[in-house]
Amino acid sequence: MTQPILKQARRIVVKVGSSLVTNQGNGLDHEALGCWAEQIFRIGQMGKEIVLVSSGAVAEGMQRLGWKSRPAALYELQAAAAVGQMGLAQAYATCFSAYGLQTAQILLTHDDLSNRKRYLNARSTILALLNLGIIPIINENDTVVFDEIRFGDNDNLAALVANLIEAEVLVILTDQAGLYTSDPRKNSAATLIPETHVSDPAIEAMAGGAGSEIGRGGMQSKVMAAKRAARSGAHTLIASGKAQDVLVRLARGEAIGTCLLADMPVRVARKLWLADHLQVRGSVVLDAGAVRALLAEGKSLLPIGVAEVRGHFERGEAVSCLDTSGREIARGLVNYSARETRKIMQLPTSRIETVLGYVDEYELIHRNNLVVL
Ligand SMILES: Nc1ncnc2c1ncn2[C@@H]1O[C@H](COP(=O)(O)OP(=O)(O)O)[C@@H](O)[C@H]1O
Ligand SMILES: N[C@@H](CCC(=O)OP(=O)(O)O)C(=O)O
Repeated sequence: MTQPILKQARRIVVKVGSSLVTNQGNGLDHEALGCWAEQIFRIGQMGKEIVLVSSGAVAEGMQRLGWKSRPAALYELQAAAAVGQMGLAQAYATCFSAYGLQTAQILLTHDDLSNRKRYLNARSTILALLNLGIIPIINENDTVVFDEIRFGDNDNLAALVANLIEAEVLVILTDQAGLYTSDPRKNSAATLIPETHVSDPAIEAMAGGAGSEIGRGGMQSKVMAAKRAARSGAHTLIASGKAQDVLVRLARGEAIGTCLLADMPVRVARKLWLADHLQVRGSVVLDAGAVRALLAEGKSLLPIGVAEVRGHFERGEAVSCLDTSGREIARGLVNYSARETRKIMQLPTSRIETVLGYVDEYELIHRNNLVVL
């Protein structure tokens, strides 16, 4: 019996692949986009927060430019993506507005998520949009990336977005019913895997490359994306985007497609990820109240609890939190630079704007970005 992971999840990332958003490569399949908008609206009504990662810019751009075959030159592909992204954003805005939902366009590169400052900015923007009830629609920023800084495929991008916002589930919709024991286009005896763990060594061998002209990564990139998503504790569901009401049925707990389970829950995985990735740049000494708030109450660190700032750090970098005896009690990603922190320390959050002229965040270190040692 497979687990109803989407039913239990509150925050999810849904990825729809090239093979689904385009009409056999001829522009966008507006009817399909409308179906996802309707389903996302319905699962939103069930209390879930949804971020959509959608491909389709190149296909729509080619249609708008009247190009019959995919160009080989990178600059032409980028030009097509730039033209097509307009249509993709427009099409989603129209489809979602039928349900009273607003959409926002977010274009990301790999660099944006490996740079701590931009990572925090991307995270804050997406979380702010979710709080406002807006559907963020994400694609790769094809204009500024090539070769080594490309995500390469949107499966990978969607997994990084799941890490970024601590989604509990990544849903990858594609043109197959899920992960099969081998590529079903090539082997008619292949059977569907209903559920396994991402750490199952057999799954990589089962997954092959893209089976169509339009898709790029194939099942291989979906399995890799599931492994990446699992690093922050997100489970992955791979299912057919063509199955009737697929998202709604998954959200009701129906077992459809393939479920690739992460080995640890979001909260634990996030802490491990943070502990692994933190290279400490400076430190803040906390007063007794802040030490208690972090250790005993699991709260975020507010500027008011900081007694002293040591060293130099920028927004998004890692700092040590010390108690008054100099013992390190926690580490986390800081929302303000050392210079800014010196100005706002010992002040209530209501004073941040008056002192700095802006508010990046009310917490100095949010508890989700903090590891207590
Ligand atoms: N083990 C497998 N199970 C299912 N599909 C597979 C497998 N191995 C390779 N594939 C191929 O992966 C394709 C889906 O990937 P892709 O074309 O990149 O889709 P998308 O555009 O949705 O990302 C399928 O059409 C299928 O031919
Ligand atoms: N960013 C590009 C392509 C991304 C892409 O093809 O990814 P995938 O859907 O994983 O095959 C686009 O919007 O056309």
